[in-house]
Amino acid sequence: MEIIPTRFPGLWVIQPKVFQDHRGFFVETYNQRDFIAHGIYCDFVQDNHARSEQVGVLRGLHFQTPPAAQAKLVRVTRGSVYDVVVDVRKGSPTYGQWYGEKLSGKNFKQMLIPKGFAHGYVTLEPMTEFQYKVDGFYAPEHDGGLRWDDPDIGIPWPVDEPILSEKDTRLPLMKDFDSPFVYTPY
Ligand SMILES: Cc1cn([C@H]2C[C@H](O)[C@@H](COP(=O)(O)OP(=O)(O)O[C@H]3O[C@@H](C)C(=O)[C@@H](O)[C@H]3O)O2)c(=O)[nH]c1=O
Repeated sequence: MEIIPTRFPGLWVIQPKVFQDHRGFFVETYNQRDFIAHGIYCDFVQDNHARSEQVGVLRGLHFQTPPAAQAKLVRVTRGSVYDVVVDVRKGSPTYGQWYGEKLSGKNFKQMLIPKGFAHGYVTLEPMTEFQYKVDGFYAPEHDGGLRWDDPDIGIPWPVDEPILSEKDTRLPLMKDFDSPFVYTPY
């Protein structure tokens, strides 16, 4: 698998090697040894799977606050999404900036999102299946997030009127948010 750095410290794009044959394909979706070779240490404790039935379902921008912060290894196993993260680590050279990638069941691409990033995605196809590993347990009392359409972040989502959860319509804007995350250089 290729583990590709981004200009955001701690954020990686993963491109697994896909073995195709007459039966279908085989792919390693996570390999701890390859991660450690790149200095990436994650102790994943929970796997999540979300199906979004319609095009234009937008989930985000989410994080869990310390001490329940989570790193996430995200991928799509069917359909496709535009996946976006926003760096909310105080003192980070890329604080407040966003990064996006198309993830799909066809391109097998993944993102390794470190603690201190808000994360969200919008579906580009019906019946999209989104699967991810996290290195911290679900802790709803530490639920946090930012508004998907915050003008100060300025994410060019490919939909104008997404389908949102009620919770996601009430998230704060970056300007009203005092981040509890602090950047520690890698
Ligand atoms: C995230 C999560 C939710 N749930 C439950 C709570 C709720 O009743 C139901 C749906 O939860 P949500 O509306 O928060 O699901 P969703 O909007 O899909 O939340 C997810 O969005 C993406 C963008 C992320 O980055 C994830 O970390 C997570 O925040 O599932 C768990 O039991 N465990 C979990 O780990």
